[in-house]
Amino acid sequence: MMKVCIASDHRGYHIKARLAQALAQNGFEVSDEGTDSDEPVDYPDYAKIVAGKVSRHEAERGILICGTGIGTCIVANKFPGVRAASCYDEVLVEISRRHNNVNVLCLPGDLIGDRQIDDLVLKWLATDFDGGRHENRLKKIVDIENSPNLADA
Ligand SMILES: O=C[C@H](O)[C@H](O)[C@H](O)COP(=O)(O)O
Repeated sequence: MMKVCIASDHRGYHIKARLAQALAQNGFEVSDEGTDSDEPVDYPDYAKIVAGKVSRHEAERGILICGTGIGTCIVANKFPGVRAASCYDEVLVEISRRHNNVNVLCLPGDLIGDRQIDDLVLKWLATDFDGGRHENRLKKIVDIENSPNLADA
């Protein structure tokens, strides 16, 4: 059973609550990391929980929902081993997995509807990394992460 952790800010709260249930019903082991209402919160507080779990291999995949998918993506990509992408259509979702082995999906709750979100998430969860020529590129990302001085990377 794939472990998926999910969180949102206030703009993604309703989508996140519904999506967490739908994923559990589809056989995923889901941990819902909040937020727990549509009261305004700060997206870094929730993005860091999900990105931390993926970075520590406590979850295989993370899903974050804010208004645009941008702020959560900025936060998540600061965590070692996290490859986060903000995606809003089926092509981006598919390529994010096949080429970039994206492990945290950041969705724009303000811009796409419930049904589209479900389709995008299920496609993203079901799509494998192609490997091959893309492996070496991901290794280079790890090298950059591990550079003591990024300016020299
Ligand atoms: O990238 C950031 C997200 O889209 C946030 O959901 C958004 O900035 C929150 O805005 P507001 O405080 O106006 O609800």
